[in-house]
Amino acid sequence: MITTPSACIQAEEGSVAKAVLMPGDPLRAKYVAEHYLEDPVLFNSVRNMYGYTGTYKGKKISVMGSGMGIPSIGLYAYDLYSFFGVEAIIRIGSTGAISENVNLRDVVVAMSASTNSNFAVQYGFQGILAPTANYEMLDYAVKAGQEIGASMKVGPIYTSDMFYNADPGLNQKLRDYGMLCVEMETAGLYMTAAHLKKKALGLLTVSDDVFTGEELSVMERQESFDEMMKIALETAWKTID
Ligand SMILES: O=P(O)(O)O[C@H]1O[C@H](CO)[C@@H](O)[C@H]1O
Ligand SMILES: O=c1cc[nH]c(=O)[nH]1
Repeated sequence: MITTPSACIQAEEGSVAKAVLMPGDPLRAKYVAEHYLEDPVLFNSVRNMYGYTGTYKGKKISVMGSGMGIPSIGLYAYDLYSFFGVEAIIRIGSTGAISENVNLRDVVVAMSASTNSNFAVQYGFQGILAPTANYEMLDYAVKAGQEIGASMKVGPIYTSDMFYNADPGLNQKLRDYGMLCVEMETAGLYMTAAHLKKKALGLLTVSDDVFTGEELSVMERQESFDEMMKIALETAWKTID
């Protein structure tokens, strides 16, 4: 399946599964591999961007760090989709609450991801390309969340190039336009998937509230992260053969 050597992923042919879970943090990828997959095997360690493949309910699933921001996930997603036979990527990240209806610990399923990034300019698309989740995956995720009684919100999110944004009015503006939460990668993943005719979904655990500054403790993060993982694994399992 490898048709062009990737400078940033050095993996054996066939060592990456058709579905890949992607947290921003490569150490989180290691944690997921060791705690949620059976028989995980490391397939990439270039730049310490760990990637593992194991099994979940009998199917091969991979997990790999994406790094932070659209340039980083854009590169890794492009390589995985183009050179390693990957069909579907699920981002599993943390996010800051924007909407009044979104609470700490909620799992957000990102229906769309508006952005201040200029990433889409490369496609020469007139007007604004709407970065959107794969509907089949979104549907699987919602059903998986309902089955475990997860505290889950589904809707539009915002992907920002800046973690520290100098515009003090931005968060209110995002709230006014219905954004559930803010993070830094999903729009880049959705655009890359659209360009390459692949599938993608963003799942996010709400770790903080950008208005109040309230944030989860380490233990609380772990518990809500566990719900997101159950949803992600079921979704990946159903998405691939
Ligand atoms: O938890 P991850 O997946 O890294 O996601 C969020 O955390 C990072 C910022 O702290 C950004 O990458 C943001 O999108
Ligand atoms: O990008 C992010 C991620 C988590 N929390 C935030 O406020 N922003």
